[in-house]
Amino acid sequence: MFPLNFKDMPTTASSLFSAYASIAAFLMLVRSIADQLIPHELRSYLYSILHHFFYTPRSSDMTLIIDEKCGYMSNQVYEAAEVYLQTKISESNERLRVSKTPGQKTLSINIDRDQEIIDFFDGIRLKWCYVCAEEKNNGSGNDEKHQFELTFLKKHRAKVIDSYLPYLLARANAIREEEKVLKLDSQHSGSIDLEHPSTFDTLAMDPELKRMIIEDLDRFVRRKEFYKKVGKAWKRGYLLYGPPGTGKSSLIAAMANYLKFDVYDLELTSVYDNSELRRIMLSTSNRSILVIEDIDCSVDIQNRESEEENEQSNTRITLSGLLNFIDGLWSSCGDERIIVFTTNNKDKIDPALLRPGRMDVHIHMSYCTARGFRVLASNYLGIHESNPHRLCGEIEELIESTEVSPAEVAEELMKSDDADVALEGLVNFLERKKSESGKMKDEEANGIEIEDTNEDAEKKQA
Ligand SMILES: Nc1ncnc2c1ncn2[C@@H]1O[C@H](COP(=O)(O)OP(=O)(O)OP(=O)(O)O)[C@@H](O)[C@H]1O
Ligand SMILES: [Mg+2]
Repeated sequence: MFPLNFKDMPTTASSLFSAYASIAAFLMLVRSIADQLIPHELRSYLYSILHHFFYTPRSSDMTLIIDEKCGYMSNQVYEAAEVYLQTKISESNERLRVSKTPGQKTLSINIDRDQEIIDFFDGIRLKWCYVCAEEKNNGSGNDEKHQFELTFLKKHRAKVIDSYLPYLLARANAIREEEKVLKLDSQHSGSIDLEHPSTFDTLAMDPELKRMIIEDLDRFVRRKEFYKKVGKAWKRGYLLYGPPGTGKSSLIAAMANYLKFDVYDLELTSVYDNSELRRIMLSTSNRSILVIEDIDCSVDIQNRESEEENEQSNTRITLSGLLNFIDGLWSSCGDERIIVFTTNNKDKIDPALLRPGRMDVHIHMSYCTARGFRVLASNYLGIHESNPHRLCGEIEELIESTEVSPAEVAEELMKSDDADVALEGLVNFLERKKSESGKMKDEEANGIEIEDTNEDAEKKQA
């Protein structure tokens, strides 16, 4: 655009052209005189100023760059844009990326690199572009860097940042809720969809205990404001303990399915050092359950001296390092986080983990009880309490006096579709088991302990 003032000039095409020609001729004359009279350095300096003044396009647009990652953490604006823009794809987009994971109900369709999407918000025109660039990483090879560029008129900057982006985040959340597929992540397999069918209905455990866990989860999710008010990170820790096959992993899946939270399965034994642990943990998202199974076997916590050494060299993860990280940075940089530790042996785990305020809820998963058996009989054979099978009474008595896990009972029940055959098999199995072990049933009561420091704080607040 030529910024001279043509206001007073005649407006026919030929007069415009002749005006332009005479200005150009005049500029050329000025330039040749300047070439002769002005020293070279000063000349190029003056030209650069003139060039800047007359030829640099004065853009009225501005662009926001939305990177996929903020350091190690994912960028929520980027993730929201990915979800939101799927709903804005138009016929003008000629290259699209299509994917579908096994549990996903519908196809995911995203724009390919350098494709643009136009969106409108309150009369503002917004142009989105998806950009990929290769980036050198300090190890081997190149990483792909993904980002969205959002371009709009500069004058709308405040509105875009204060209203459009929050709207984008909220819309993306709503879309995700509609078609939520829970994710199961682990540091090796990446992210896979969680399709564990376990729910609180199919879990064989004491109904009272089940109710208490559901209430605890509900209360946790409801209390955003409360956590903020008392200055606590919005997280909750559960310790599940009990013998193998009693449903600890199934309970975690039931919790995830109930809350619609993603599950992040952290295998400590294969995490190389504290910095890798940090990277993995910071990449977990809000509304997720971080699971560390078999905590007693995962970290060598017996030798405190070596732990100190390790901490100094920072080469191996330590339980105290892990716990401090969970209490500190990890929980303060996210919301609605649940962490679950499991163990087969509560006595073997480090007292640091049991310290009050660390794991808020301790849940004992016990051997199968009569009530647990009723749930399993209903799940596997469709036998309901209102219409029990003739063998149910005998089985319940045997179960109450034998240490048998729900997993073992479930396995027997799966052996036949015919209830008579399956239940007779179960009776034989229980009798065999009882005579083999001769052990008494687990003395410890099936139970839940809630070490709720927040509860007290809440009472005080009230
Ligand atoms: N309480 C239960 N209710 C319903 N099914 C159960 C229960 N416990 C175990 N099962 C059945 O047994 C299988 C194994 O259970 P699960 O993996 O949950 O046990 P676990 O306590 O995590 O065992 P481990 O200590 O070996 O990890 C489950 O897939 C499920 O089918
Ligand atoms: Mg398990």
